[in-house]
Amino acid sequence: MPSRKLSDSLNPHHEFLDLKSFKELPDTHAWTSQLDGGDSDCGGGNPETIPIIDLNNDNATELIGHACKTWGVFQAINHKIPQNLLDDIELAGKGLFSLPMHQKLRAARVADGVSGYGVARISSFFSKLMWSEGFTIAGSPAEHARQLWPQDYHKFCNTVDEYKKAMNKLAGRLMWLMLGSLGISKGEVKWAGEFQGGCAALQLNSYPACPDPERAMGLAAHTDSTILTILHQSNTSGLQVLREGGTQWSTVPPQAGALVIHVGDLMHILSNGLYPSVVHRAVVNRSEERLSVAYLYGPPSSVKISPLPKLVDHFHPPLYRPITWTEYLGTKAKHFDKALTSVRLCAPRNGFVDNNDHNSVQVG
Ligand SMILES: C=C1C[C@]23C[C@H]1CC[C@H]2[C@@]12CCC[C@@](C)(C(=O)O1)[C@H]2[C@@H]3C(=O)O
Ligand SMILES: O=C(O)CCC(=O)C(=O)O
Ligand SMILES: [Fe+2]
Repeated sequence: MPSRKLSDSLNPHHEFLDLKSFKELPDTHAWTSQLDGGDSDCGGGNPETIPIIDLNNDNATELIGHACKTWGVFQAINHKIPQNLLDDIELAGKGLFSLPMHQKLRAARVADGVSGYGVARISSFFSKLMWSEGFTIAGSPAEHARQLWPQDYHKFCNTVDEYKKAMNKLAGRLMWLMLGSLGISKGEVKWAGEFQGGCAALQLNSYPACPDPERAMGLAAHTDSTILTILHQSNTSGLQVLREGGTQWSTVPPQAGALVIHVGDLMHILSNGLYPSVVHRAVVNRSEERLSVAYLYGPPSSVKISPLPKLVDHFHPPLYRPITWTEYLGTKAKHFDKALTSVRLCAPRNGFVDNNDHNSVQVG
């Protein structure tokens, strides 16, 4: 089939995507604990749990501030996203990933592209492949959807558009809540006006059941290059986070209707290092396929992100230079877990609390 040949030559890993066809873990997907970095599991003792925050709570701002500072992640409830929209996007993802491989490859992401079907973008930084497949939507999903479902692509597009619209509103609200918890109001942010609607990418992830889950990796440890990420996970656990400064992975248990909110690298920069961007990964299991949908929220391309002036003074010099989202995504694509360090202005000193030094103990 010509389309298969074309996409294979553009992405040499596509031949490994048909994970359901493997009865045993192939060597190409067998990770060792050294590769992965950190303790492999939190075991049964998950001593502290990721905060669950009711957005209707009168103290939501303070609770969010505390969660962002100590974890860089929390679960949000009462977020006003209708359950049927969460169900619809999950079904849309399931439908997509259950298509035959040759059909999915028609919508394959090209080498330097952002949108489309394929292996995790960060795969190139690892010698082993991940036990997952992904579909990224930046901008309109129409072209790829038409390649996947030539007859009937409208339904998928409508669901994606509706989901993105609802998520955009929630993401804006969460961003101002996070900044509010740092004592920053809209009036104090010079780019506030440009943020009528932020920019975003939608990432659908599928983690098929795996014959040898202990040696496989669904999605390797990383931070998101966003202001914040809103993650919907299906009712199967797999998401794990590293607590700020910690070495043990904590599982984020799926909770019906709750959305997982990650602090991203750009929020870390805005907060001048006060909020860590959370290191997270996805593990897989033997019996169930898992699906997740990440709404990756960032600023419009013209906005330069830098530590907020109110958080900078003689004793707290700016830790990062100004950078646009586009520029940062390029830096991340090149330097991966060293991206934040590469835009850093001051080297951390002894005794200096840096809420992102944990990045350096990660993946590498
Ligand atoms: C807007 C974004 C953010 C991207 C790149 C681009 C589109 C796809 C996003 C992800 C999604 C999966 C994890 C990640 C690490 C990846 O490999 O692709 C993310 C990455 C980032 O946060 O850097
Ligand atoms: O599948 C998950 O739970 C994590 C997905 C993720 O981290 C991402 O898409 O950036
Ligand atoms: Fe992520």
